[in-house]
Amino acid sequence: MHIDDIHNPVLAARLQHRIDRKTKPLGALGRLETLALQLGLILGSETPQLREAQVLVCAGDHGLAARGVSAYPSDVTWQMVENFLAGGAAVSVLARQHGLALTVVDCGVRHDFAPRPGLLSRKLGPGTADSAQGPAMSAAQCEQAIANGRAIVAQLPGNAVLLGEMGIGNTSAASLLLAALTGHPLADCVGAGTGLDEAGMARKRALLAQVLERHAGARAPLEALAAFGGFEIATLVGAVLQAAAERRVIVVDGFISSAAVLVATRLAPQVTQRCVFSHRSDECGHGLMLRHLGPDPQTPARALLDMGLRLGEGSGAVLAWPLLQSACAILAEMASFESAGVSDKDS
Ligand SMILES: O=C(O)c1ccc[n+]([C@@H]2O[C@H](COP(=O)([O-])O)[C@@H](O)[C@H]2O)c1
Ligand SMILES: Cc1cc2nc[nH]c2cc1C
Repeated sequence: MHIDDIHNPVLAARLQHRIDRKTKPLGALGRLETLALQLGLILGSETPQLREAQVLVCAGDHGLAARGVSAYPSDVTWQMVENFLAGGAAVSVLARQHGLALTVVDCGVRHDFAPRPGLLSRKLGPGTADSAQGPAMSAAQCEQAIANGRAIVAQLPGNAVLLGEMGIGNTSAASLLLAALTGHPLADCVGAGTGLDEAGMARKRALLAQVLERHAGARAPLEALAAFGGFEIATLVGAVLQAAAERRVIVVDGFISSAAVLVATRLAPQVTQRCVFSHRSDECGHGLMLRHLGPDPQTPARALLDMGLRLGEGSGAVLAWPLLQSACAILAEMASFESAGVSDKDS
């Protein structure tokens, strides 16, 4: 799939000049400056404006979860979807705080939700199949989930999406995708998820090693995605691809959302140019994942925040949102040495 290169050297030079002429020592706004440059390039403007940003939380259940790979039971997935919609989850509170619209997508949760505003149903089944026994989803389901993610984003207003997920067991799927697509040893890709103890971690590692081995032939991006799941990750892959194709700003949450970006970059490498990685998750493997998500193979992606978060559901993306707003405000409103009559260092 082709997604164009957003790097425009003329605009990049203009943006850098604009940033450098602001009333501050050169480079003194640190990574806010890099962020401003990136947002300017994505939105194609020296004064980019974020409009009608949308939080999209994709939810799905995982067959593998029945094998004890999570500290919490699968029912938490549907219960948390109810909590998102009732406004009581972390992401609900933070989205409300920042005035961001929140949409939850049922990509395949084992529960019948009453239809209501803020909930989209794109159910592909009552959760993925157990990847220890066969592929988590069929190739057709995988394709459908990606198409769903694309169609959902295509219908959203605005020019920025903040992507999160919910799915008990989905750190297992994300770890398997990381190992399968990068070739890193599985042990470096597996973490405690919702908080497994040492015995739980030993069980998770042993099981995931078997699952990885069982699907040893699935190393191409779509094959790996179908083998390991889940429906919510595949839907996010579609969301990322569509948002990138439309040059929306993509604010990526934690480990699982990043796994969706990893799959998407294997289909269209320029995707990462549009991605802002909101935070470095405490989940073991996220640092490694970020190394594969930089703007080019030599440069690792750097997340904005490092606060020990490991929640998912888009909470980290929403927490980082004011930094993106600040980067745009600096470009638009901060005075330059010339406009404010401040002496520069060489004058
Ligand atoms: O995004 C992260 O970095 C992250 C790290 C650990 C856990 N989670 C959340 O916890 C759930 C997955 O954890 P687990 O242990 O059930 O695989 C799922 O609902 C995720 O949203 C999320
Ligand atoms: C309570 C709870 C909330 C979550 N939000 C995202 N993943 C989650 C996992 C659990 C267990």
